[in-house]
Amino acid sequence: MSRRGWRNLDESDVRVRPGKGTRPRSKLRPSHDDAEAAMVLTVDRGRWTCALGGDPEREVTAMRAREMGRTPVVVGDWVDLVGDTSGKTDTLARIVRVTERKSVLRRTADDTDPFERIVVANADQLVIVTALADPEPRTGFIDRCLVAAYAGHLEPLLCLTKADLADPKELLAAYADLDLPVVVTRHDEDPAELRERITGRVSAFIGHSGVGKSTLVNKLVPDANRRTGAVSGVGKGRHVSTTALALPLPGGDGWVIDTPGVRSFGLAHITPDDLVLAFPEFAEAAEECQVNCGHRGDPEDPDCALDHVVAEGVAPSGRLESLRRLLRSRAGVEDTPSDQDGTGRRQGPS
Ligand SMILES: Nc1nc2c(ncn2[C@@H]2O[C@H](COP(=O)(O)OP(=O)(O)OP(=O)(O)O)[C@@H](O)[C@H]2O)c(=O)[nH]1
Ligand SMILES: [Zn+2]
Repeated sequence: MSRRGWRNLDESDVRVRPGKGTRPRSKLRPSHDDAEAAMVLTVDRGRWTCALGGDPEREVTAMRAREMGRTPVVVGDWVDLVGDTSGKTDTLARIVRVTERKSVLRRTADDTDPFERIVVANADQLVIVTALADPEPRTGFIDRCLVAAYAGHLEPLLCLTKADLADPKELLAAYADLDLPVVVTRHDEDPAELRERITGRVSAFIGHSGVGKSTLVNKLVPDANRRTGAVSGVGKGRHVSTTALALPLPGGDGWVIDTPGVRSFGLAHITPDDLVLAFPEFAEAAEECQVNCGHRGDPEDPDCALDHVVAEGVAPSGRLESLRRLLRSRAGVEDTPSDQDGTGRRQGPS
């Protein structure tokens, strides 16, 4: 990743202001040695629901400590909590720190919010849920998910649903050169392979409305519906917030993070070099390119050194073509309005 890239991963570098008034002058900030680590499960109107020690049975509601200012705290973040961490009704702990993130999934700015934001932190993988039919698969959406995953340091996993309606062969051909793990599911079969791939890991699930994401999540997390209601505090109604929601897998063996509100990804901050780094066989050659090479080859970047890698037989041409298709999807237009409609006007969970 480029110089800019890694720095961007962490939006939480709080500027420490000297304490005013009654705060101790000897320290800029209290050290909170007694703080307890917790994972953020969901966020709703200034309240963060956290799992103490990552234990889904020990839920605590917290607010952001004043000293944190407006430091972003997102689902999947590991935070330090102080104050009342009993988790009893009407108690509130305070978040005093956010641990450095190992991965980030960003969404773009939208009409109501002009800033690009991180929606999920620390997910190990991004499960891109796409139906093989009804609705028709869109490679443009998959490609943009892949770019977001590679650049944000999540491993992508393509999950093709509704295999009872169409054959995955054609779609798989488009991704054959990416070394992309794929699972194929259908509602009348147990998603055993998917379950195996998400066990022990934190997996963010993304997909257009109607692709069968909730059907899957309900199979993987048997009490997903109950948790959805409980966490958002709307009783048996659906989770109304636009934030992601972390659901524990049975036995505490991993997490599914459902991302209901993500319409499109923030790719604007990603440089071509960020993406090339996710393709190790091309990373070295990219350093021989001109500083602002977009690595797209002819005609845009005719002197791109990535072509040498293929010419020398180090990597197959299909691999470079796949990388270049992703580079174009990064550089290309944002999702069109009709595409956005398909991705999720719905604000509920899945
Ligand atoms: N034929 C077929 N239909 C499926 C399959 N999985 C889900 N469906 C149907 O597809 C529709 C959408 O499924 P959901 O699980 O609600 O999809 P979702 O992606 O969560 O969509 P939203 O709830 O709109 O976000 C439902 O009518 C399901 O019954 C499948 O494997 N095969
Ligand atoms: Zn190049």
